[in-house]
Amino acid sequence: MRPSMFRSVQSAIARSNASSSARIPCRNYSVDSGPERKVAVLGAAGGIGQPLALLMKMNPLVSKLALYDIAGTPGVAADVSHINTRSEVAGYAGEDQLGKALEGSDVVIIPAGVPRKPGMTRDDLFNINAGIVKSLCTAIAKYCPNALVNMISNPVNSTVPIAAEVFKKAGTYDEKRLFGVTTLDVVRAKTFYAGKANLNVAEVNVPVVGGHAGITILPLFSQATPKANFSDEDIKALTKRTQDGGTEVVEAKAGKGSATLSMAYAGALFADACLKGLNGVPDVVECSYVQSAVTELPFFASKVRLGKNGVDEVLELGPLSDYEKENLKALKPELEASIEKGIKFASQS
Ligand SMILES: NC(=O)C1=CN([C@@H]2O[C@H](COP(=O)(O)OP(=O)(O)OC[C@H]3O[C@@H](n4cnc5c(N)ncnc54)[C@H](O)[C@@H]3O)[C@@H](O)[C@H]2O)C=CC1
Ligand SMILES: O=C([O-])CC(=O)C(=O)O
Repeated sequence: MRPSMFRSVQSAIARSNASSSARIPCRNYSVDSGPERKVAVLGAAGGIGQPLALLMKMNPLVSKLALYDIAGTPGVAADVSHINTRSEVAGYAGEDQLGKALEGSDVVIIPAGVPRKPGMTRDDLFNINAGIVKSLCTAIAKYCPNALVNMISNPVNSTVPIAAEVFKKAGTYDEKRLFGVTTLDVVRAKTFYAGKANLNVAEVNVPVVGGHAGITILPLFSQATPKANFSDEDIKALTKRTQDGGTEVVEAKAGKGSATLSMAYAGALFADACLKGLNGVPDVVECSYVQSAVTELPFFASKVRLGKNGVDEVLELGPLSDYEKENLKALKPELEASIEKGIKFASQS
């Protein structure tokens, strides 16, 4: 957990302990927690959805937490709702409850859809997940068109363009409000870099740009801080491990899905950043896959400054090493094809 997020969770817990030891019923966590904010999680009964629901319940910036899935959410919601933190929790199951789950949401997080099994690429999930994302985004356009959408469902390189097309068709598209969640790539890059350099991981920063699949994931270790003295071979190995991080987990889980716990952590970090931006906290910068003009591709992950309306500024890539320049060139055709595939699906179906 980032120190600031950890501090807010700690202070929520401290307030809760103080109130219970004094035996005074106290629900007033909103004093320094900011305005009312509703967060909806779609796919909340799944491998990512459940721990993400837990982490969002721990976040004092959230006042209402809506947990939606096709089934299983009443149980998850009842469980999580007993935690004595600020947010009120409600579970919604089945399509006829989707509207209620979404209404009034400030942030919608989407980890709905099937995960990979060993031997599959993220693109192999397209046929099932594209339809799921399309129907969920159609509902978002209807029930909470102003929400910030955090897309986790894979293949992110295509599901974000699908969402954009659905919102365009509905007349609600605002490029500032649509995000592909690539935070797990940053989390991994930081962990692997700090481990190799023997640095305190809490102090490490590594931007990761491009997309969220294989070679489209481009960690910029030349911009990593603090600086470490790595050979070209070390940088290549760190880059490859970051690009293959998802596959490493898929293989270790041996048929039982992909990253769920680290993804829930990453998703909670990114949603927290979105909420802070909405609440006017200055200088909230995270990498995310957004509509972009930093390259010739219409969607691209890079550092993004988050503000009261979502994306405040998409930051330039900054200086790249020769190795990163080569990798950037190599990733573009694959990323472009994934974007086109998403757009074509959304416009034809
Ligand atoms: N962006 C990223 O970095 C990452 C993305 N993922 C992706 O996240 C997705 C979810 O992964 P897991 O949670 O492990 O899968 P899971 O199968 O454990 O959970 C998915 C949940 O989605 C629900 N669902 C299916 N159709 C739905 C619909 N129409 N509406 C609402 N909910 C629906 C299922 O009932 C299930 O509870 C996968 O596509 C996976 O590839 C996973 C890890 C990292
Ligand atoms: O690898 C997968 O299928 C899930 C994912 O996106 C990740 O862990 O980065």
